[in-house]
Amino acid sequence: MTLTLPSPAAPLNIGTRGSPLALAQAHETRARLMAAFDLPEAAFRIVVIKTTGDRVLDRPLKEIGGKGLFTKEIEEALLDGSIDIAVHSMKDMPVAQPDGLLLDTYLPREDVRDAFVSPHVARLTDLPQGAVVGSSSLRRRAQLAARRPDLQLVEFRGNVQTRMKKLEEGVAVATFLAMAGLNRLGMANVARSAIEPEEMLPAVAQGAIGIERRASDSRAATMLAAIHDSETGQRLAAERAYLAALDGSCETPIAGLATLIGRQITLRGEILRPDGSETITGSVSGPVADGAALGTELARQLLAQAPKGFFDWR
Ligand SMILES: NCc1[nH]cc(CCC(=O)O)c1CC(=O)O
Repeated sequence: MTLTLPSPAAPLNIGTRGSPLALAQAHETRARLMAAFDLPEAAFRIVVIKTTGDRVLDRPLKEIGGKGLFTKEIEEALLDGSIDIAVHSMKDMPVAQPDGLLLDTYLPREDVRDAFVSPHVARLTDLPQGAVVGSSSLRRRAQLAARRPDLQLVEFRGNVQTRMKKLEEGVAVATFLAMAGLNRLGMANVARSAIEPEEMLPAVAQGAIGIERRASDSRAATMLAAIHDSETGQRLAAERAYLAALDGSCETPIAGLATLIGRQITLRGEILRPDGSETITGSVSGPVADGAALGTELARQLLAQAPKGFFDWR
């Protein structure tokens, strides 16, 4: 079915970061909008915006600090009208948006699992004693330290190509990436194996693309409503309420994943000390409509189990 737009108008400006993954996500969004409204490519303009997170490549993300490292400049462009919608990896998004902006449109979620990447070793469980592994993700580092205290962790940043080169140079024997990113880049072959959530619970919102808009823009609202995936929306409502109640971001060791079976939602969560010395896990289930409340409830349960000082690293 083809939908009709409220009025013919200027091209819709789609804001995105310039990384290969961000561009692939912007192109996917454009393709879905073109199909939903039977529009030509010329009805859209992809506008690349450089963020602080893209600019500073020589330091671990947590050191640069602050929420919205990859979003601030893009949200400013939305607010000043230089773009109309912005495409984001939801994993990188703060739980609240600035006044005047809405982030309530989600594309169908990709694979939520982490990928195990190594030229030498097939699976996480096959890593030899004391192996050096690279990751800049606080969550992955904490989870690895908890499960495999023998491993040596080194910082690893940069795009997929940079990381593969580091592995070839022997800086580390393995690293980790999101399966979703590899799939979207057509690089699924880079993954030696997928790590099941039971082995390593993914980041909140991993694999989900979200699209942000001005609350006052009715054309954007109409267009985005046509490509929204409600199941992804329900899962993210639970996961992001959990994250919000933990007062966390992707820069803290927090994992969480919601799954749907019929009208029932199950949310699993894990919080860790950054050195992996302590792990607290839990899960809650209930009707899909209660997703956000379940997220808050799971956060409350985990926080109640956290010994004094658990969050002192913040
Ligand atoms: N923090 C970086 C980031 N943000 C989203 C993805 C991958 C795509 C996704 O999870 O949707 C990645 C890279 C990675 O973890 O491999």
